[in-house]
Amino acid sequence: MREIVSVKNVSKMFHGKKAVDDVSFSIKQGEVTAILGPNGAGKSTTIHMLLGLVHPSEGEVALFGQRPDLKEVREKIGIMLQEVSVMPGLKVSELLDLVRHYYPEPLAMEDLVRLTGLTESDLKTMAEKLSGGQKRRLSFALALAGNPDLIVLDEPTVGMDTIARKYFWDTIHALAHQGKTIIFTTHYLEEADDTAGRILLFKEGRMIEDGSPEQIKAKLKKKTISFIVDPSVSLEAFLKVSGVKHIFRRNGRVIIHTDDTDRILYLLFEEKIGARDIQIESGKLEEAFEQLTVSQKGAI
Ligand SMILES: Nc1ncnc2c1ncn2[C@@H]1O[C@H](COP(=O)(O)OP(=O)(O)OP(=O)(O)O)[C@@H](O)[C@H]1O
Repeated sequence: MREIVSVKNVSKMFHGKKAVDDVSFSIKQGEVTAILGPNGAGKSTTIHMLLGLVHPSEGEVALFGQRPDLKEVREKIGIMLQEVSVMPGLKVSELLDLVRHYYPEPLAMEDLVRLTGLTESDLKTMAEKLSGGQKRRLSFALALAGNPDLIVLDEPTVGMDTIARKYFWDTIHALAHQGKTIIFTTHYLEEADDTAGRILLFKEGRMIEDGSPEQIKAKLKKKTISFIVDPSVSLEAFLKVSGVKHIFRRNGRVIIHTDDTDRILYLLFEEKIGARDIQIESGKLEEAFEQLTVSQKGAI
């Protein structure tokens, strides 16, 4: 398959601080890729560089083998960014028509309406009067107006209600099925798990994982053991157990992520530390995400 996105050794400095640090990846036609990571990890900056909206301090970005800011490249991209700003004084239908006319081969208006779930009454509304969730829907329609080959979505479902969100992801699945290349960021891990074929996981400006949700989850398959113990008890011995990087305390419980819960149980009884209410759970995706992206700070 054709390479659509190429990011090579890209870094971005803001005021002497690295927001994105030596990131490289390549995305082929038809891939659906989620960029995940905690706040400030560098996801939006990477997306902005990918789109030619921010210039990298180092490294190179190419879309369709060309510079992202070229007109012929821009015509093939649909973008939905976090901030939705609409031109005042136009109805939704007028705005969509205007934007459609920028493109050589726009989507038909009825297709746009069907794909995005805009209603007849939305189309007649002045764009600036739409609610937050309706504006996101309009923003999605504007992204699709030019019938793009590459669709880039930065936290697209923020502000959408459950029904709008389902409609949105059904459309993304349909577009992916047509062979469109899709890149999105989200803080809802289940959206990435359900939709993406590939996850790029960012932490502190670096890309720390690149794989399918299954591959990423396989890395996350540590179990969690938690218990209540007197806060004065030393837990040093547990840090030596396989896979234990940190020991957390939350709501009076000690929480340990490990690939060897048997060993922790053994130590709990051998060390006679008086642990109560011991619980063992398989790693949840949320907790697992925390394991991969947590910084050294925050551990005991
Ligand atoms: N225009 C800017 N000027 C200065 N610093 C910036 C700018 N844009 C981003 N940053 C900084 O770069 C780092 C990465 O920010 P970025 O918005 O890329 O993170 P993110 O992963 O998208 O976060 P979020 O999940 O909160 O949207 C942060 O420390 C942020 O403060």
